[in-house]
Amino acid sequence: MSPFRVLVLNSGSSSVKYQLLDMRDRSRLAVGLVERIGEQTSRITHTVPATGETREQNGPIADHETALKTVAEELDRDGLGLDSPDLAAIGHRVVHGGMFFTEPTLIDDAVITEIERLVPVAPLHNPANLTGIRTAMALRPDLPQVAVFDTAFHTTMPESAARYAIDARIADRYRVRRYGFHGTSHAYVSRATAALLGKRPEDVNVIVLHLGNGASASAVRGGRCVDTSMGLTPLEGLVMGTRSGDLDPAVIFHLQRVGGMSMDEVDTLLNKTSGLFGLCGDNDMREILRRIDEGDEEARLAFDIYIHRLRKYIGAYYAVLGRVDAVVFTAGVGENAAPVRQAAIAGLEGLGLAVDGDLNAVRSDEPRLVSPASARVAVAVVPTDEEWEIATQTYALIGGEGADEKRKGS
Ligand SMILES: Nc1ncnc2c1ncn2[C@@H]1O[C@H](COP(=O)(O)OP(=O)(O)O)[C@@H](O)[C@H]1O
Ligand SMILES: CC(=O)OP(=O)(O)O
Ligand SMILES: [Mg+2]
Repeated sequence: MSPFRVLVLNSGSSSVKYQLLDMRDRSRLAVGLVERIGEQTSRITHTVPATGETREQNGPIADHETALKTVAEELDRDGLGLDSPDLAAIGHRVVHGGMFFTEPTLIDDAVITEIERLVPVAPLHNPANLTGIRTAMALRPDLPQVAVFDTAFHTTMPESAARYAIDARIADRYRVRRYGFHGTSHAYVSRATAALLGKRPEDVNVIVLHLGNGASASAVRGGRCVDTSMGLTPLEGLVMGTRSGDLDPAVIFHLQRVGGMSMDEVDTLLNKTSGLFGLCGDNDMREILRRIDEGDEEARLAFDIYIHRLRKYIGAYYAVLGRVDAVVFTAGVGENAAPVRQAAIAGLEGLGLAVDGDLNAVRSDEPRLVSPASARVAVAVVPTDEEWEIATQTYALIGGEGADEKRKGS
């Protein structure tokens, strides 16, 4: 039998999420997370869904290379090691693919060089993605390794949405334009939302709100992205865990000229110590909601700023799309934080949008509607599955058996 497993690596700046899938039935053989890489308190959590067994290991994991070796050891313990002849390919999430990569791509030296060239526009993400790729290639040099880009789904944006209103020659020379990110999630979730509505992706217009640590909104018309909130880098748009999202670019000049800050200091400020964290000292929405319950004013204001920005994007993308069939919430905050969904939609009955309190309070891993049956526009919660989507695209690229069947949500 030809090899039928795909390992997916989603390497972040301080974490690696991974899944091993059996592509014959798209079942998960192993799912895991390595957290706090580079700290003393690193942790790997490894789950085998078939048996429900979860193993946790605590202790320092110095870097991404060590993290991936630990992942390989964990897989080995279940007889699912990287040396298995059943492994068909390794799929990697790569955040920035620029204008160059519009499709999943087989990784070779030229692809690595191009991903490296894009590091300045994804400084938190592309270096980690590259380490994941290099380590996996060293462990299995014979195996196809595939890059699936966050930016790919957004390459359908019209120029009117993708361009900034700056001198066009300067923009072209330095490739300054809006690329957008989380595209694998926006693609998967918009398709799954169409399925939830019992329609074809071509027939629905959807606003997707991907609210995780990084957060972005997108407007998807008939299965194609027409606008998204992140830009040249994953800094633009919504308020995020540690990123500011939109601001007047003159804030940067002001902090340098008047505040005496260096370029690097401003970069760190806006990417790492702003957003919810900068506003109230916490970037975990669970903690913020808990503090609000205790009457904490600082947490309340951070929440209100987060929601205000989100509502502006819902309104903007409503106007971009003209007709909207669904507004859908996804990722850690979107899937789990009912108060965020409630506050984002409150008072929008005029747009045909409403949330049913009881439905919104339900906790579930399944795609579901949270709007009342009478609502003109559906409001939905659809858990994202970037790893599943990356595995599917990876397997299709290498021509895996039965790869074209079963595209979830289509
Ligand atoms: N039960 C919950 N209630 C509110 N927020 C939650 C809950 N569970 C997770 N989150 C939020 O989800 C965020 C992580 O989302 P996730 O999509 O995993 O992010 P990323 O992929 O960017 O690391 C956390 O920062 C946390 O605030
Ligand atoms: C692009 C981006 O922001 O990704 P993440 O949410 O994983 O940080
Ligand atoms: Mg994420």
